[in-house]
Amino acid sequence: MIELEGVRKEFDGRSVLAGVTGRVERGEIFAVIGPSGAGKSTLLRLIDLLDTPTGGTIRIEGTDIHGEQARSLTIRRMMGMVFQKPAVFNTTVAENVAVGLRFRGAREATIREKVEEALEMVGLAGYGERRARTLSGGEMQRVALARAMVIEPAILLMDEPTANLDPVSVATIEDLVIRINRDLGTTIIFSTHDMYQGQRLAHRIGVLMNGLFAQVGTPREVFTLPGSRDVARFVGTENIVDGVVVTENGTNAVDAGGVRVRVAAPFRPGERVSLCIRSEDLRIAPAVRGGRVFDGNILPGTVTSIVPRGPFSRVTVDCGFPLSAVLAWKKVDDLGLREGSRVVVSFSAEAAHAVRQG
Ligand SMILES: Nc1ncnc2c1ncn2[C@@H]1O[C@H](COP(=O)(O)OP(=O)(O)OP(=O)(O)O)[C@@H](O)[C@H]1O
Repeated sequence: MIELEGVRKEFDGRSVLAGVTGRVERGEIFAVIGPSGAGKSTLLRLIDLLDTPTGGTIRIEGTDIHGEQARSLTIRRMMGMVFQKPAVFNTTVAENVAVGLRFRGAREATIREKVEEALEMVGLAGYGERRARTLSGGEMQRVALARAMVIEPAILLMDEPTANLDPVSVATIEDLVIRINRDLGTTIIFSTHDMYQGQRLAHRIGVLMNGLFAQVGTPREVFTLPGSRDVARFVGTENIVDGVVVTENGTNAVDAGGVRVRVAAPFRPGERVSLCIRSEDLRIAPAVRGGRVFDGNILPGTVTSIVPRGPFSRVTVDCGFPLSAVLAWKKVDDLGLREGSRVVVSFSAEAAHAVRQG
């Protein structure tokens, strides 16, 4: 468990974190969202011991991590960190991943085996001998993730891990985050500008504003019951940028294969679309007020994966048509969707732009 108590950080006398208090439970995925400059990176760097707080304490499993140096070193070994810019060394992929193990003095055979496992996990099996810097941004970020995970950290910290990536790479990293948490039980704290990413991945979200957590809660709480006007404004205004479309399955909704949801958006061939679907029949969250509903031609589309996550489920769709799409759920029972259910659809900023153009 990670406990933050009155954590403060000043730079040259200017307060960035003004007393952040909260806790992240073991095995939890916790998203830190907030406007640019709110101090998200600063907070993660303090937890990762890359910087020291001006005041307050951060405890991991009861130990003040900035307290005793010796203990901090042990604590440091519990953590892996992935940064916003995929930072890789100018060596092979395998050497990049091996760094933490070498630092720990692991044997060569162990290093080889673990590096291979880690590369397999991030979908880069066979990439070991490639020069890391020749990879794409998304691949480099997966190398960084493999490097963080190869030491089997109890806690994975990710600072805007998908900020510079294309939509397909974003989806890949998001799938990995969910799998790592589910399969390995790793506690994950990540920061993001993209509140829908918080909604898609996190068990709980902390909204960092004006140097404090303005609200900490489940995605459902933060999006449907914003704790203050500031939070409401924050979760309510960014949705247009993220291109949320709200629709409802209507008259032609149900067929033998499951519920069909009519969604109209100019998806591009091969584009990955993420749908955040409430498992229950809920009212539209305030977060989608700015969305637009389009009613257009209907073409079939195929859902390729469904990942239940808290009150939301993530459905990935490869869409081959530039027009409207019908998205059919094969495993509709998993989602508890039924006729008349509402869904919230979010997709890449590029597609959102196209939607806004009409
Ligand atoms: N080493 C530093 N020296 C001086 N000021 C800093 C330093 N690091 C961060 N800051 C300042 O602290 C504030 C918070 O920065 P931080 O990067 O933590 O915000 P953020 O929420 O992660 O922003 P973004 O979403 O834009 O990445 C900013 O005003 C930044 O300029």
